[in-house]
Amino acid sequence: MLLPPPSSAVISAAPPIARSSSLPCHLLPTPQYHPVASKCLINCAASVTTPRVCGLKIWILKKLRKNIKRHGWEPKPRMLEVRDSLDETTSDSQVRESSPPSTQPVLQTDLESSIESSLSSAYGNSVGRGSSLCIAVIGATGELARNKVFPALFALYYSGFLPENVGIFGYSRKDLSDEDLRNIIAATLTCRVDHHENCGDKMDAFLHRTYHINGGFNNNDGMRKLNRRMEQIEGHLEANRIFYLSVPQEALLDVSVSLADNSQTKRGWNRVIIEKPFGFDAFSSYKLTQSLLSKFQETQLYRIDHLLGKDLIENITVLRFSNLVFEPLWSRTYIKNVQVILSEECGVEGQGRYFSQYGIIRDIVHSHILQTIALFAMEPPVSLDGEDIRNEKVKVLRSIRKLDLGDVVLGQYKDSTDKNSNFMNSLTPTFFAAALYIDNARWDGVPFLIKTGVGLIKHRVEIRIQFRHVPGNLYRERIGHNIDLTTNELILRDQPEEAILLKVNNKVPGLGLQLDASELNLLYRDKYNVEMPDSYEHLLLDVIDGDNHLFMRSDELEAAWSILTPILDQIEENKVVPELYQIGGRGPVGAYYLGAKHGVRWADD
Ligand SMILES: NC(=O)C1=CN([C@@H]2O[C@H](COP(=O)(O)OP(=O)(O)OC[C@H]3O[C@@H](n4cnc5c(N)ncnc54)[C@H](OP(=O)(O)O)[C@@H]3O)[C@@H](O)[C@H]2O)C=CC1
Ligand SMILES: O=C1O[C@H](COP(=O)(O)O)[C@@H](O)[C@H](O)[C@H]1O
Repeated sequence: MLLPPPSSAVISAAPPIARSSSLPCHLLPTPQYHPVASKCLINCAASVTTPRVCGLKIWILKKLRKNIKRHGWEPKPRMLEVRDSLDETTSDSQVRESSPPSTQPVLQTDLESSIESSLSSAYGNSVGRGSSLCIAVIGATGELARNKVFPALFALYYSGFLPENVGIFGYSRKDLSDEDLRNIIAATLTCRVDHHENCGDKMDAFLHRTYHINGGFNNNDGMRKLNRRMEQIEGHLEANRIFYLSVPQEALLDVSVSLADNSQTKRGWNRVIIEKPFGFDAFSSYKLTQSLLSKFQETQLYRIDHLLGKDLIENITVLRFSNLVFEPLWSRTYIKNVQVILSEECGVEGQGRYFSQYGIIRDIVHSHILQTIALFAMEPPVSLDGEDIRNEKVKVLRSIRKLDLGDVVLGQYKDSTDKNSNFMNSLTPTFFAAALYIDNARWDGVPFLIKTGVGLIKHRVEIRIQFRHVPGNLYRERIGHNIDLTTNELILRDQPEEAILLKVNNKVPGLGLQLDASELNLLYRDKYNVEMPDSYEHLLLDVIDGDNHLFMRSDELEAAWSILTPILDQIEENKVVPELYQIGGRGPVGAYYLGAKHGVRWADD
């Protein structure tokens, strides 16, 4: 379906959202325990005023259990031990679990005094008690690094999830001293309010282990420098390294090749975190992947999409595979449709450069929504091992039917106050809705309706599963005309507040027999009185653990592009004009027609 030319049709007349910061909402420091949260309150209106509390304790316990199982260590404070990884490292002397205590780090004579002094105090009594972990944030002066990556690393350190002998390195082309970098990142570090003991001391200790590397304009030289400084930290210890590539896409290849050649350790594993977007289309992504795979093993690569680090995502599999009551219903036999919704109130200010080139399909659908569907729809994996889960996800992605342009709705918000968004003179979509079908035995004929957009009325992130009607329902005469109102529905929600809801029909108390459609609510706020870890924390910890199930493997990446590239090409060839919608509204009316076409009533906003 070719969409009509831009119209000014407005469904809701909600007032425009006031915005003051140039940072995109998700890069603002996590609200609630940081003074800068007020910025986000202005930016994101109601979404961040909702307290974000949920299962941190459970999460910690889960990690604890997993770690004890995997590594045999306890996390507070923990010494990282190295898993036996056959294909993950360039190591010529593989590091084994339970390695004997190592020797004291040897400091080279040309060490800068700042490192020497921080090393001796940072290592303290723990010298030689295990393998070291160096984490390098490449692009340390960027927005993402400052606002999300360093704070997440500190939160892990603060909660005892990093080994004692960890070294944090910021790498950029700027001429900064260690102290300069410490001052920059200190501004965004926060402590959890639910266990804020010794916050200042821990912050000092963390900053003390943080160093800046001025990579200069030749990344080969820069990476050699990084390698030397990491070796100074590591001494003769067994050493593991994580490189977080938080650099613009155009720098990604040069940086990764340089690091592959010059700064991998040979005495432990090396893992590389790559930020999205993972290419621009199937071809560019393929080329990028080939280049990466010529330098790294597949198992070294962690393609990060922070939205996948939310509890909602882990809960898809937990709910399904740890409860008898859901898995038997998880198929076309009982499920009528599935809706995956990710709408944001914020516009795209502050990420104009990135967004105007990529648009919402590449930004959100390619990774986040397709991964959500893959995890939701996959067959039970052999185990919770990352590769077993990835094996199942990729089958789902390969089974998704070619998208029809008639089953796609594009939108673009209009906001006369947003001077920064250069996408407004382009056809870049800020809203996307589509109907997907998975052509396999489990899901044949079940529409998966997806809807995602920015500048909408409400921040909403949820998966809604609508079940079929009860056959031969004995109560049909008491249900009334609108049978949809009594549809059983399971809702897995991240925003506006974390919850699992199940809509059931029950009897209204009292005489007579009247049915009521009610909700069984699990509100995390009521059940778990703990603070929510940021999703970057969750995913960084997974990388440290070598758990890759939430990171796309190259074949998944390819399959996801195979779904989207043809439709992206058609949109471009046909110059499909997005339907305009008012900022703060409900999005294009076309999405409602799309729902109706596939027999789906979108849940109310
Ligand atoms: N910000 C966002 O909203 C999101 C960002 N991402 C991705 O994260 C990555 C980083 O984003 P963001 O922090 O916003 O970007 P910024 O432009 O704010 O920061 C980029 C960083 O990369 C460094 N850098 C730039 N070019 C090179 C180079 N050739 N070699 C080495 N370092 C270089 C810069 O260092 P220097 O000080 O030397 O200039 C700077 O520290 C990008 O890939 C982006 O696509 C993904 C999702 C959301
Ligand atoms: O990755 C991205 O996510 C943010 C939304 O993140 P959240 O943590 O605030 O839910 C989105 O705004 C951005 O466009 C996208 O790149």
